[in-house]
Amino acid sequence: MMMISSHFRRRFAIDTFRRSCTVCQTDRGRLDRSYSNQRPCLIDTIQRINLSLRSRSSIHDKTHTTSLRYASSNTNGNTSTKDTEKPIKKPKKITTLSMAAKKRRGEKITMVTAYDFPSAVHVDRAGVDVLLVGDSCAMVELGFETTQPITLDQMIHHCQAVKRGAPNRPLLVGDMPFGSYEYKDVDIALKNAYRMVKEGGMDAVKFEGGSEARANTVKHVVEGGVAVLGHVGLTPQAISVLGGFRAQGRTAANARSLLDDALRLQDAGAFAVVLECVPANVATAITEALEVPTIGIGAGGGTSGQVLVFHDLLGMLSHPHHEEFVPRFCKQYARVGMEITNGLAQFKEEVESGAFPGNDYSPYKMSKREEEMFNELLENGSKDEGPSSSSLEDADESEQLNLYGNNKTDSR
Ligand SMILES: Nc1nc(=O)c2c([nH]1)NC[C@@H]1CN(c3ccc(C(=O)N[C@@H](CCC(=O)O)C(=O)O)cc3)CN21
Ligand SMILES: CC(C)C(=O)C(=O)O
Repeated sequence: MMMISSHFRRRFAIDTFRRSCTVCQTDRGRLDRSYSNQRPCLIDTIQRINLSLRSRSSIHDKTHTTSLRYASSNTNGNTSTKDTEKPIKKPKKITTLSMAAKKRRGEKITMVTAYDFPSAVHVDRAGVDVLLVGDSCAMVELGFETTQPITLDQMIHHCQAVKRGAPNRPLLVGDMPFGSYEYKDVDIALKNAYRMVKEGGMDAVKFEGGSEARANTVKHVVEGGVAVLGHVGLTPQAISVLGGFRAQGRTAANARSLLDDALRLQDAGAFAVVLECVPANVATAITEALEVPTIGIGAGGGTSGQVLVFHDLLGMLSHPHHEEFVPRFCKQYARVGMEITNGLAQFKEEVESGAFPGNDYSPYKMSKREEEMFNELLENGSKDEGPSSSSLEDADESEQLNLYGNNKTDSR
């Protein structure tokens, strides 16, 4: 057990290095050779990697690891020889200021809601500007019927995973959950916002609503040093007041009051405002009236940017439980749910038929000699002397070498 877990840790170190250094051909080459020959021993390889890592400057360590994501997204995966010679610069962090600049330049802002490590890695790699850890997590990830039940602790747990997946480039915004910021005592909101930043690793927080009281809270939190994203229109946390997930601002008076809400949030210091489920003309008018950017969801094309939920835009929610929650404004850019269903069905079928794992996926072999000795042991019972300690070590090492490698080319 100990051996396996330390093996996994070591393997993880290699894996990270391999991923982070696809630009650095020399070291990658060394690793590839050691894999294809299955010699020299893995530990030797790791020691060489550690030495080589230690001898690099911290700038290399930081820039190299993080920039690779961007090497792939910004250059369509083509790393030229030139790229291999100098470390690529650390990707530039998206900030509240760069978002404002985008609006001024007429460039659209992209935002995706995601809740965990692997999705955050994907969103980061795609070069999306803002990653929202939305409280829609309650519905999409945890299976609740509304966003209301999720707690601050649960939100922070998801924020931490997202932060690990996208630590550098996208602006990370954490949704303040229902019940964590609505009180007259605005210090409660500020304290909870600090938790999202300190514990969750978020760059900013999002509050729903644009009343005077809410704007007062936003002002207090911004003064406390936490950037705030506003959110008006359909504010799902208020579902029991709104009577359902319904579009907002569909009468002239309601649309006017949405504009007032958005202006209030801007005056309170919000760096941008989400407009959810409002008619396109209303969203356009609000966007033109505000200096700060607007991010639309179900609000037409006139906003400064667009946000969709990761699972929605990738068509991951073909599961019947989710289907009832997929709103009409959602375009599906992939059919991941179908792929998941098909993959699982095939796995089940192949296990039941015996086709999996077969020879191809049973990679761990004994040498002929060990096999013969083992068969003898089986025949003679267990009273014989076991193998010598040196042959045990050999076996351990060869097991480690075989666990991931064999002679297969690593396709990652
Ligand atoms: N998966 C998911 N995606 C989301 O975008 C999302 C969530 N969950 N959960 C939190 C909120 C809730 N959202 C929703 C949920 C449902 C509708 C919806 O059913 N809208 C109706 C409009 C009803 C009307 O006419 O007013 C629709 O038909 O699209 C809209 C937004 C957006 N958010
Ligand atoms: C839909 C977006 C704006 C959101 O609030 C969420 O994902 O929770």
